[in-house]
Amino acid sequence: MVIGKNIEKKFGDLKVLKGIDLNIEKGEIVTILGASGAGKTTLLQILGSLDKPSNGEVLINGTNISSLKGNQLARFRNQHIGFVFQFHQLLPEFTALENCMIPGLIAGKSEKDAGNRALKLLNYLGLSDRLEHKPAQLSGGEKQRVAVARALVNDPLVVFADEPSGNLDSKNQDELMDLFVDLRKQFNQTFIIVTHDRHLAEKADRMINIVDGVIVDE
Ligand SMILES: Nc1ncnc2c1ncn2[C@@H]1O[C@H](COP(=O)(O)OP(=O)(O)OP(=O)(O)O)[C@@H](O)[C@H]1O
Repeated sequence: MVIGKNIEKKFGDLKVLKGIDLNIEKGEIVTILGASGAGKTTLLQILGSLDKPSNGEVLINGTNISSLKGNQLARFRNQHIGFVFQFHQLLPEFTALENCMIPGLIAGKSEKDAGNRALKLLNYLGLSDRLEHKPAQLSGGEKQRVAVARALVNDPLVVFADEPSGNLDSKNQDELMDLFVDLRKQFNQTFIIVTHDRHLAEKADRMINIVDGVIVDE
């Protein structure tokens, strides 16, 4: 589902990624571990089309995303990739349901279809009594679950998550990781997750350990 070939990334003279090769299957949950500054976020952003590699390429379900540009890239990202960040990034003036619908509307779904899909996901994630709440009225764990529902609304090929539980207490951290495992089981959803936390990382099918821009073990 996600293939990285010899990915390198330089920022000026600083070589952050030094030739990363990986192959992630459909339905796999893969965690990327490593010390601060090892290059985890840089790798995730390149795999998720938010940044370009200096060398190498990324294929998602056979599409070489490194060669897509402008509107083509934006369309591919909107339709096929889901993102969950450390801070939920929900829009404060919209309700949970509206936040969740937005990527569906951008993808060209009707309000009815985007709403139905968002409702189904929010119900599945245990948020049926929070649909009309704005982000400020939700707990940290609830906000992250809305962000997960939003990431899934267009039925993406893969969801990328960068420290998704980094801002949560340990109970909510565990619950969020269990939710990813459950979504994989129910929908065969592929997840690639950056985390510092080995305990959470161990719930994945595979851990990729990055040291100084290279994969040292899997
Ligand atoms: N846009 C940029 N310009 C210059 N240097 C950058 C840029 N983005 C990242 N870096 C550098 O690249 C290195 C890797 O950063 P990255 O954010 O990928 O690490 P990380 O493993 O995710 O760290 P953390 O766990 O602290 O988030 C760091 O030294 C960082 O300062």
